Amino acid sequence: MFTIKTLNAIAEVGLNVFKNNDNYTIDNDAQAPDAIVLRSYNMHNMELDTNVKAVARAGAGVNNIPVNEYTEKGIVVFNTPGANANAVKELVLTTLMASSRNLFAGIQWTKGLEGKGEEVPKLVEAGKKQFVGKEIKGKTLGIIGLGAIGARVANDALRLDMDVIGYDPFISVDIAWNLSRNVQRAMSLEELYAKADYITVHVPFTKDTGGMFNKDSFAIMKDGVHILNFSRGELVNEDDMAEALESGKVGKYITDFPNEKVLKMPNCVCIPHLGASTAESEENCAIMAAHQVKEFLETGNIVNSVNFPNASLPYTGKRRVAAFHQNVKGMVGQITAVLSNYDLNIADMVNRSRGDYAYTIIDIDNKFNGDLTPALEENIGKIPGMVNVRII
Ligand SMILES: NC(=O)c1ccc[n+]([C@@H]2O[C@H](COP(=O)([O-])OP(=O)(O)OC[C@H]3O[C@@H](n4cnc5c(N)ncnc54)[C@H](O)[C@@H]3O)[C@@H](O)[C@H]2O)c1
Ligand SMILES: O=C(O)[C@H](O)COP(=O)(O)O
Repeated sequence: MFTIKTLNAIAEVGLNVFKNNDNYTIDNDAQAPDAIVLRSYNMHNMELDTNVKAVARAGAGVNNIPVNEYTEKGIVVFNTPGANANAVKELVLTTLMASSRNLFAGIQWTKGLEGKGEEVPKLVEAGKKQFVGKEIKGKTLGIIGLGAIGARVANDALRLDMDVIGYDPFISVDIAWNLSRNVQRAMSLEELYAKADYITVHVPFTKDTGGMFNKDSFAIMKDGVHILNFSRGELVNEDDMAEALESGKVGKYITDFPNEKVLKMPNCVCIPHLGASTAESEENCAIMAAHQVKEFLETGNIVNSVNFPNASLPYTGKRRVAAFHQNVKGMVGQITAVLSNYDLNIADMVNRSRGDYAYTIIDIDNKFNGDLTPALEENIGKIPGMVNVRII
């Protein structure tokens, strides 16, 4: 039996992966669940029971999860790459066009005419000149981060007759294959900043990207540039942004991450973190997260982890060792030595590393009684450098 705890509302269709299976209970009050599924809930400073084996983020960003701490404890962290990318792309393009046409300010102003009676049509015609906008056709869109979201935005912005320049020094081969060859490649952020009329950012929040929008980067940008931030608020130095908006250096700031300071900024379009909030995206993320957790709990196979190496062996029902350990020499040999001490033969195995850690799955040929499990877990667990081990 496995217990799943959720920390945010997770789409029912995803929860049904567990609810329709007798081996699972969903208990949001559980103190010692086997796995946790969440969206943006902040897990920093949350005490986790040692029984927790997996944490699945139904979404992309994992900065709400203390990933490094969990790695050291041997807790696998998943996310759901690309599952909400279309939803974000649609909102980026919607707000890019809407803000370029001053639509949000115009709608708000018009609403303020309520009560003016028959004067309204005349006031509308007289007032509309203050909201004259700009067309995006022929303008340059700079995209920082050409991952699941950025690449989709790039391809569709070209279809809207924009020129597109992208910057991503770590672009994946899969994405590169799917990116239109009409997307220009910026060799540096400075090049992108200097050329773009609109900039949209689609990178994770890390120590390298935090505060990347600041007075120095604004200084290189075109006057009146529009900046769209559907990634994380922390990418922007807010004091510098407030100043750049006041002076008109930045024409508009469209953000999915408002706070008190941001709400006070002029020419700022504040959205209540709606990027991934569509029924389709919530379902995609929930289904993907649930399947990844189920696969890991039942077979030890790892797909789409952000901290463990991905590693899978077709599950044949044979007894299996799933061991997470330091990436040092001799680990596999020591695990197999324990198995031979118990006269157990290996049927299949896989070993994958990622940075300082590695993950080994070994299928055991012999049938054995469950009584052997504690001894195997204890003896493999004692190997120096072993983080945790499960006999499945
Ligand atoms: N607003 C929302 O609701 C919402 C929804 C989904 C994702 N997000 C945010 O958007 C981010 C991106 O999501 P995604 O699904 O496209 O992720 P992704 O992992 O598919 O893409 C991220 C891209 O950024 C690139 N990158 C990393 N560091 C970079 C750097 N320093 N400079 C340039 N490129 C860099 C990577 O190479 C990768 O291609 C997430 O990390 C999350 O913070 C927000
Ligand atoms: O990183 C993400 O996937 C987004 O920020 C979506 O967050 P949400 O699931 O809380 O809407």
